[in-house]
Amino acid sequence: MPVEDQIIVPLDVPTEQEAIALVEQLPQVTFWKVGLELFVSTGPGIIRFLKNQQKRVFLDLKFHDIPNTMAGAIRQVSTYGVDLITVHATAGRRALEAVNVAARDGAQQAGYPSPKLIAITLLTSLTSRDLAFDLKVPVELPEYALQMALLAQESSLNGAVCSPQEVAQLRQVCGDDFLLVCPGVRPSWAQADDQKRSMTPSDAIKAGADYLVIGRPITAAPEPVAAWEKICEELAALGV
Ligand SMILES: O=C(O)c1cc(=O)[nH]c(=O)n1[C@@H]1O[C@H](COP(=O)(O)O)[C@@H](O)[C@H]1O
Repeated sequence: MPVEDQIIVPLDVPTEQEAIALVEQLPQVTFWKVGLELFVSTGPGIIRFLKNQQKRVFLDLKFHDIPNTMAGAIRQVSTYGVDLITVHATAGRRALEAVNVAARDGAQQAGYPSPKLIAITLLTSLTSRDLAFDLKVPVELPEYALQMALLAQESSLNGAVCSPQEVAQLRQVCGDDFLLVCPGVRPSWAQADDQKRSMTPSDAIKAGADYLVIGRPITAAPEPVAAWEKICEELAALGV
C-alpha cells in the first residue's frame, strides 16, 4: 500500500462546510475520519459526501454501552458503507461479540461489505499515572493495552486502536492479520497538544502500525498541504 494511503486524517471540525473545505484543500488524502463532533453536527450526510468523492471513511464514534444498545447502534451505522468503526474494548466481551454479528447484519441489509470493527485499548491522551491513580487500574499500561487488544481479538473484532508506544508489542502478540491503527502520532516538528503517548509517523510505521491517524499536525498547520507532503516524504524515506 502506498504510504499516503496509510494516513487517516480526522475531520475534527464543527460544520459540514468546514469539513468539505478541508477535503477539497487536501485532495491527496484518501482516508478521512468522521468523529463525534462532526457526526453530531451533520449526521450521515458527510459520509455520503465522502463516499461520492471515492474516499475511504473511518467512522469514529467510539461506542461504549450495554450489548443490546451497542448492537443496535452498530447495526444502524453499518448500513452507511463505511470502512472502519470504533468501539471501546472496555464495553466487554459480550458487547464485542454482539457488535460483530450486528455489523454483518447491517452491512448485508444495505448491500455493503462488513465494516472493520476496531477496539479502543486505552485512549492516547491518558498516561500511566491516569490509569493507576484516576482509573484505579492496578496493571502496567502496556500490559493493560495488550489485554484490551487480546479481548478484542478473542471476540473476533478486526483490530485495535493503540498508541504508537504499544504497537510493537501488540503486533508481536496479535499477529499480522490484526489491524492496528495508531492516533497520537506527532512528527518531530509538531506540538504534542493533548496527546500523551506519541511517536513520530516513521517510528510508528516501523513499530508495526497499519494506519496512522494524524490530525492537527496537518489540519491546524499554517500550510496543511505542505505538512501533509512533509509527512509523506518522511514515510517514503523508510522505503517500506
Ligand atoms: O479513535 C481514535 O481515532 C482516537 C483514539 C485515541 O486513543 N486517541 C485519539 O487521539 N483518537 C483520535 O485521533 C485523532 C487525533 O487527532 P490529533 O491529535 O489532532 O492528531 C482525534 O480525532 C482523536 O479523536
